[in-house]
Order: sequence, then C-alpha cells, then structure tokens
Amino acid sequence: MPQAQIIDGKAIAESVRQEITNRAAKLLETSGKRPGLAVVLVGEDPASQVYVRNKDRAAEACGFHSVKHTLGAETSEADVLALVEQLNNDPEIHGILVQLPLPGHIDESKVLRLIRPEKDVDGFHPVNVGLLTAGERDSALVPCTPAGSLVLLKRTLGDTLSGKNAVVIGRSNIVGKPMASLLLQESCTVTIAHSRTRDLPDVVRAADIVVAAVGRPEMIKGDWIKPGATVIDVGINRIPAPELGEGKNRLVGDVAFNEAVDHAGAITPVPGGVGPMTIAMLMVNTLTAARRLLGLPDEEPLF
Ligand SMILES: NC(=O)C1=CN([C@@H]2O[C@H](COP(=O)(O)OP(=O)(O)OC[C@H]3O[C@@H](n4cnc5c(N)ncnc54)[C@H](OP(=O)(O)O)[C@@H]3O)[C@@H](O)[C@H]2O)C=CC1
Ligand SMILES: Nc1nc(=O)c2c([nH]1)NC[C@@H]1CN(c3ccc(C(=O)N[C@@H](CCC(=O)O)C(=O)O)cc3)C=[N+]21
Repeated sequence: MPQAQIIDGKAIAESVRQEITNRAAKLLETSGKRPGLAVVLVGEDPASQVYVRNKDRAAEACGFHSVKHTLGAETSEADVLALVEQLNNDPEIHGILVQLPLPGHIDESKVLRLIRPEKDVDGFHPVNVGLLTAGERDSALVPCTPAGSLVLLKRTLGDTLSGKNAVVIGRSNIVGKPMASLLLQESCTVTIAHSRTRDLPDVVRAADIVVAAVGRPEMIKGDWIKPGATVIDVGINRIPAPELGEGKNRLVGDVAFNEAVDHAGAITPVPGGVGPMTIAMLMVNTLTAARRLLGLPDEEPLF
C-alpha cells in the first residue's frame, strides 16, 4: 500500500483566501464597501487567543474591515449580549463571531441566538442550522470547519462523493452534526459515531471517508482505516513534547497520523490541514454575508 497523499490544507486555504481577496477588491470597486468582521473574545484562553488572532489577520489580509473585541473573563452575560446587539445594528459589520467556549457563567446558546442570522458567520444560529439541515445550503451560512472539510474532500476526491460510506466521529453542534448534514447532501451514506457507539473500530473500517472530530489525541488507530480511505482529521490536541524541551507541547490530531498514512489513500495533517481551512471559510462566509446584506446576489460557491 503506497503511503497516503497528504492533503495540503494550508495551500488550499491560501488559494481560497486569494479568491476571496480578489472578490472583496471587486466589491470595494463596485460598491465602495468592505466586508466587516467582528470577533468577540471573552476571557484569556490561550488557544482561543491564537485562533482569534489568526482570524483577525486573515480578515485584514483579505482587505476586510476587521474588529476584535476582547473582554475580561468576568464580563457579565448582559454586557456580552449588549455588545452583540450593538454589532447586530452596526451597518459596517456584516459578520459576527463570538469565540467559544465562553466562561461558565455565560449562557452560550443565549448569546449565539442573539446574533442576527444574516450576520452569523459561524453558522451556529438555529435559523442557519435549520436551513442547512433542510438542504437549503445556498441560503444558509454553513459552519466553517465542516465547510472547510468538505472543500478538502472535494479537492481530493472530485465530485465522486455520491454513494460513498462516510463515518463522522463526534456529534457536536459546531463540527459533527453539520459535517454529517453536508455529507448527506453529497449523497454519502453517513454514520455519526460518538462516545456510546459500540465496536467503533469496525464502524470506521467500513468507511471510505472518515471525519474525526473527537478531541482525543491519536485515538483513531491506523488499522481502523479501510485501505485507501480518505481521512479528514479535525482534532486539535496539545500534548507534551519533551523532545522539544522542558514544558514544550505540540499539536496532534484525533488520528494516529504516523500509523494512518500506511492505510489511508489521503489524509490531512495536524497542524496544516483543517485548521487553516476553518479560517479561510470564515472569510468566505463574511463576504457572502456582506453581499447579502448589501442586496447583492451570491457568487459562484467555492464548494
Ligand atoms: N480545526 C478546526 O478548525 C477545529 C477543530 N476542532 C477540534 O475538533 C475536536 C472536536 O471538537 P468539537 O466538535 O467541539 O467536539 P466536542 O468536544 O464538543 O465533542 C466531542 C465529540 O466526540 C465524541 N467522543 C468523545 N469521546 C469519544 C470516543 N471515545 N469515541 C467516540 N466518540 C467520542 C463525543 O461524544 P458524545 O457526544 O457522546 O459526548 C462528542 O460528540 C477538538 O479537538 C477540537 O479542538 C473544533 C472546531 C474547529
Ligand atoms: N465561535 C467559534 N467559531 C470557531 O470556528 C471556533 C470556536 N468558536 N472555538 C474554537 C474552534 C477551534 N477553531 C480553530 C480555528 C483555527 C485553527 C487553526 O488555525 N489551526 C492551525 C494551527 C493554529 C495553532 O498554531 O494552534 C492548524 O491546525 O494548522 C484551529 C482551530 C475554531 N473554532
């Protein structure tokens, strides 16, 4: 079995961001408007700070108007809701993202439901979840990580997803469930696995496409992968890396990459796979939201 093709999420994300930069420049030319993205970070979670910084930088690089609101961990729920309301009504802002997780004293779903669906560039609002589930993907805003994972699958497999067995491991609202929706709409036969699934290795062995979104480092072993299957590893886990020095850690995915490369036909690396795509698809959603709020038709979808 030849070693798996490594799916270069970094390069594909860069090509998507380039396309968005071009489209935003044209929008500026024709309408004098820049897409506006507001990212809200509450608390000091280090990983969230990295992601929010990446998002802010990507938006700037795409020529967007980008605003970062950083609030202290003790900020009241009322203050967060008031900021969301202010952003809902800000004509310069077309996309709002409230970085998760929020501190425990704040009701996440209350905050997410307050975001105007048209500005919900995470695609977490029930209106967008409903549109996606109902198959009205073209009028929804689709969650960035599942959308990015689908772009990687299509760039790797072309339009051959129909009829393939797909196993999504994980059923979260931000990855697993919307990922399963997207794969179903591509006419895959979709299995959603979770912590109560029995005989998980055998379930995974039946899959032509595996999407791992569990949050457990290197849980999915190489011999769980059907020879030639395509593996999308969403997991981002920081594990101690003493070889890099005292107290150092490194990123690994949910898949035991070094084993899986000997079984898979194609696989995403961590880092450099799904992560950059999440950022790229946030740019896509922000431009889409801006055009719709400006009363302009959607452009050619990227997936
Ligand atoms: N690259 C990117 O852009 C992004 C990466 N991530 C990463 O993806 C991973 C998943 O995140 P998220 O979707 O928020 O997941 P959650 O932590 O919300 O949920 C984890 C899911 O995995 C399932 N699970 C846990 N243990 C097992 C097990 N032993 N066997 C099978 N299923 C199991 C859980 O099952 P149950 O429902 O039964 O509890 C749950 O559905 C994390 O590592 C996160 O960092 C997340 C978002 C974006
Ligand atoms: N409202 C909300 N929306 C999100 O989309 C959201 C969120 N909250 N909370 C957390 C998760 C996680 N997430 C990532 C974004 C970028 C990388 C990313 O850029 N990863 C790089 C590495 C970055 C690093 O160095 O850690 C890579 O995988 O190559 C990873 C993970 C978005 N999330």
